[in-house]
Amino acid sequence: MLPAQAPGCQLLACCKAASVPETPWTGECKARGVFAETEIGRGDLIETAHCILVPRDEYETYFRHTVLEHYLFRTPSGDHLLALGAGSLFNHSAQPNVDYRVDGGAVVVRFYAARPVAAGEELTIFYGSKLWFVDRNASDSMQGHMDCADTSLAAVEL
Ligand SMILES: C[S@@+](CC[C@H](N)C(=O)[O-])C[C@H]1O[C@@H](n2cnc3c(N)ncnc32)[C@H](O)[C@@H]1O
Repeated sequence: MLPAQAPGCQLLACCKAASVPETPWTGECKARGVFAETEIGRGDLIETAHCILVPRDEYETYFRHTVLEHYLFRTPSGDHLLALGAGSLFNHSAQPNVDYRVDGGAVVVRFYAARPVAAGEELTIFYGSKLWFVDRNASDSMQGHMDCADTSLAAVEL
């Protein structure tokens, strides 16, 4: 039988079905989120998400016109990364408790706790100031259009 996790790897978070309503204005069939399984210290590495590299030309021709646009992280070189596993399931908050770094060379996105997090808390990242959905955590969010170049995770460059 395979071990649940690799030796030396501490599991801090897992993705699970979140108790949030569906978001019909985005066409999501199931609204999921990432939640802390345990207390997490500020600066702790929560997740290293391995990714599929989407070259710039494929992004421009295909991906940016699809729902995957909302799941892509832009690299400094203009390529994009599609995070696998929990890396694609962090929801947005204007007061996020998770910071992230896109590493195009290693083809990973690393997620770090921006502050101490309690067990059970939802782990959120900041998508940017222009949102294409109504932020369920805020009343003053802006709504953009899906085909606007800076309304996606891809617009976030840290
Ligand atoms: C990267 S996905 C996050 C995972 C997504 N909840 C899922 O289950 O696939 C981005 C999408 O999640 C939804 N989302 C993320 N943060 C949200 C928020 N604060 N309020 C409402 N919907 C949110 C939006 O539909 C957005 O297009």
